[in-house]
Amino acid sequence: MEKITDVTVGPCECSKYIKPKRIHYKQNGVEKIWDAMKVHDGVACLLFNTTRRVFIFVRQFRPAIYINSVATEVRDGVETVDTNKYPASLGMTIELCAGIIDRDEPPQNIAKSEISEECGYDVPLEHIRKVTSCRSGVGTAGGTLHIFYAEVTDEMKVGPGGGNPHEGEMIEVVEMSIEEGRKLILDETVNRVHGLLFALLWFFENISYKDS
Ligand SMILES: Nc1ncnc2c1ncn2[C@@H]1O[C@H](COP(=O)(O)OP(=O)(O)O[C@H]2O[C@H](CO)[C@@H](O)[C@H](O)[C@H]2O)[C@@H](O)[C@H]1O
Repeated sequence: MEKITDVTVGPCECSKYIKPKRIHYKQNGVEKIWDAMKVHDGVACLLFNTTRRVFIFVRQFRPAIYINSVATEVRDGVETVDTNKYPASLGMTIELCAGIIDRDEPPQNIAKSEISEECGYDVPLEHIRKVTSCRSGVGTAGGTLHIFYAEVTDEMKVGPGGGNPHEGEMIEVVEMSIEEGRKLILDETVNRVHGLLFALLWFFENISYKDS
């Protein structure tokens, strides 16, 4: 998964995922502009396997994280990244199982599909508990992220996970013990996003994991 080569960067003229906009407005009569993106809302789910008392996360290469971690250079008129100098590991993340809401279905149903696709668990809908919703990326993309928590068991494991092959997803399912999850909250050597940090803190505050 970590062999990333031939990285070039170009303009994003027409995307079904993000729509860059320049917003002009007046605030208390003062003219302002802001550059922002219209994005899909999303779901993310903290998964805890009660059979083996492990968290289930996903590890994947995130181009947006990679490109914000490297310097680019123009070669033959093309903006390029030297992948020998900047390894793919710079763009690898540990995340909650997550996905975008790109169809007209309740967020909980989308979470159920993502849990199946990315992690291989068939979780009954009623096991997927809403934690809260929050905003992501206030500066550039202000979408809503719906955060869930679900306890799964080994019996619910019906497939390998790994993401939807038709979408070219390459996702590694990562299991971590409770203590490893606790350490992950402040482990700056790993690329993590705030949803993961929040969900873990929520878990330690709200779930009686000591006797589960
Ligand atoms: N910007 C993009 N450019 C190109 N292809 C794209 C894309 N966004 C999605 N895709 C394509 O759509 C597929 C499905 O994406 P998912 O719904 O699984 O969301 P993802 O896990 O990427 O997280 C997403 O949703 C979660 C929850 O909102 C966010 O945290 C996370 O940033 C977001 O990528 C991806 O594999 C990819 O093929």
